[in-house]
Amino acid sequence: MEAFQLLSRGGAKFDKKRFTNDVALFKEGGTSNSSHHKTSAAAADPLQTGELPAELDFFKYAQGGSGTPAKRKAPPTTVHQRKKARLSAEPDDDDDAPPAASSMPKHRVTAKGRDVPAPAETFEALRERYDVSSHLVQNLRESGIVEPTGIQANGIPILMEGRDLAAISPTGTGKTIAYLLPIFAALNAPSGKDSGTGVRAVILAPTRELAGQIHNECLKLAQGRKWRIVLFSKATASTLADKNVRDKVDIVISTPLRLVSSLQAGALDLNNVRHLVLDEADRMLDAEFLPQIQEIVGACSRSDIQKAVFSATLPAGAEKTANEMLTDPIRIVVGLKDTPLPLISQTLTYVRDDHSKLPSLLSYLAQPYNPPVLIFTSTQPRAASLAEELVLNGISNVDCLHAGLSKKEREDAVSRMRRGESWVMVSTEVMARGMDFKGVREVINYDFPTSVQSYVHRIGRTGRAGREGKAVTYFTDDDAPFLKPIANVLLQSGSTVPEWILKLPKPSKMKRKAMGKVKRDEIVNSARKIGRNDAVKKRDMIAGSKRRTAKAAAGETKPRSVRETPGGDDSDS
Ligand SMILES: Nc1ncnc2c1ncn2[C@@H]1O[C@H](COP(=O)(O)OP(=O)(O)OP(=O)(O)O)[C@@H](O)[C@H]1O
Repeated sequence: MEAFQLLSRGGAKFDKKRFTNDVALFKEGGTSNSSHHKTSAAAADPLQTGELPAELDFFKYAQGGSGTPAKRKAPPTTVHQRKKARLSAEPDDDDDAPPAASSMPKHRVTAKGRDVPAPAETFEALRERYDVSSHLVQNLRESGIVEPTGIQANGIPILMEGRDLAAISPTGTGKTIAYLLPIFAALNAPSGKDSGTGVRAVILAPTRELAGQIHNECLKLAQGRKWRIVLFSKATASTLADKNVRDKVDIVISTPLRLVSSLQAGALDLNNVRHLVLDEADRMLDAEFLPQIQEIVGACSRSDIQKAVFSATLPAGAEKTANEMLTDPIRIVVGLKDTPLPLISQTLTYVRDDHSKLPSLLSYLAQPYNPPVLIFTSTQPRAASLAEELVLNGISNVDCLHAGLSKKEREDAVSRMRRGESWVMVSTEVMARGMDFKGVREVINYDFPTSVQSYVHRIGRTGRAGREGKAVTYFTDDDAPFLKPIANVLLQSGSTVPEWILKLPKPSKMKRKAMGKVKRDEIVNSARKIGRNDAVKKRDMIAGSKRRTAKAAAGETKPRSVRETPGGDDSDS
C-alpha cells in the first residue's frame, strides 16, 4: 500500500511561468454559473487574493516530490475548458472554509403527523422560540452556517418540541446539524449533578468514517464548553469500561456493532439516554444492522427518550420498521423522496462489457476533468485493482478506500481526501453514504449501483451544500435489466434519459433484487487477467512437474502404499 501511495502521488510540478495565461485566467475571478453560489463565492473567493484556489493548484501537493513526473492533462486552453475550469474554481473546498451558507436551494417540504410545529426560518427565530443558547448559534456562525436549510428550518422545531421524527431530505442538505443542534440545545450544558449519570445522547452511523465525521461536527458545536463527546472505538470503549469515566459522558457516536459489543460485555449502560438518532436510517434498519439496532433501542430504557431517524432515502419497508420504533412521530420530506438534487447533472454511459470500462475511464481522465473525482466499484478487490490500473496508466494522486484496509489506512485516505490531496478516489459502498467532501466535483459509477438507494447516496457525494456536481454511471449489457429504475431517478430529478431506455420494461421485483448481484471479475483489466491466468497456469505446471519428480523419487525409496497428502505445495488455497 505504501508503494502504491508513493507511486500514486506522482512528482509533478506546476510550471506557473509556462502557464502564465491560465494562471491569469484564474486570477480574473471565478464566476460560478449558478446564481445561488454568488454571495458566498464573492466572500471567500481565493481567486481575488491572486492565488490559485487550492483545488485548482493541483501541483502544490507534489512540491518537492521526487520520482517520475506524472503524466498530466494540460491546463485548460479552449474556451470550453476554461469555462469548465472556472466552474471548478468555486471557493471553500477545504474543510475549514465556510460552506455556501445562505445559498442552499429551497425545496418543497411536506409534513405528516399530529401538531406539526411551524418551521423557523432563521437561527435567531429558533433561539428566541426555544431559548437555544446564543453560544450554539455563534458556534454555527463560526462554521459559516448562518441560515437554516429546509431540513433544519423544519426539523429542528420538531425535535426541540420533544417529538420523535422521521426525516427525509436530499444528500448534502445539512441533516447532521438538523439533529445535532437540538441535542446540544436540549442537553443544555455538559453533564452535571442534575443530569443523572451516564451517556445522555447516542448517534449511530453505518461506517467508522461517517461516525468520525459526525464526531467532528459535534466538536464544532461544542466549542467553548466542556462537553464530553466520545467517538466509540476499540480504544475509547475500553476507557469507558470504567464506570466513573462513562458516567460523565454526554454524547456517544458509534457504529452499531461497536456499541453492541460493549453493551454485551457489560461495559456500557444506556439507561440515561434521552436522545437516540439513527443517521442513514434505511441502512441502519436493513437486515444486517437491524438486530443490533433493536438491542441498542432495548437498552435505552428511559421512557421519555426521543428517537429520530434521518436519511436521504427511506423505502417503504424501512419506514415501516422505523415507525414501529418511533412514538407518535412526525414525518417530514424535503423535496421529492429518493430523488437527487437537480444540482447534480447525471448521465448514463453505455460500455459494451466490463472490460471496456477501463479504456473508457482512462480516455475520460485523459481529458481535462474536475478533481477530485470519486469512483465507485462494487467490491474491494475491484477498487484496489482499478486504483492500481489508474496509477500504472499515469494518473496522478490516485487513492483507494475500502473496508478491507486497516483502520490507519482508512483514516489516512480520508485525511488525504479532506486535504485535497486525492484527485481520484476509488472506493466501494463504504464511501457511498454521508461522507461530506465538499470539493467532490464528479462521481463516476464504474460499477452499476446495487439499488436505487445506493445510486442516490453515491451520486450525493457531489453537489453538496448548494454546489453543482456531475455524476456518470457506466452500464453494460449485464446491467441493462436494472437500468429502468435508475433512469426514472434521473428523469425525476430533471436529467435527460435516452428514449430507448425509457421504453425498457419495468424489471420485476425479483430482478430488482438481483441488481446488486451482477458477477464481475476481481481484476478490472482483462489483459492483466490473461497475464495472471498464464502465470497461475505456469506455476501450477511447474509445481505439478516438481511433484511428479518427487513422487517418482519417493517411489524409489518408499513402499507403494504411502500416499501423497492432498493439497500439497501447489495448493492454491
Ligand atoms: N445551514 C447551512 N448552511 C450552509 N451549509 C450548511 C448548512 N448546514 C449544513 N451545511 C453544510 O452542508 C454540508 C452537508 O451537510 P451534511 O453532511 O449534514 O448533509 P446530509 O444532508 O447529512 O447529507 P448525506 O445525506 O449525504 O448524509 C456540510 O458541509 C455542512 O457543513
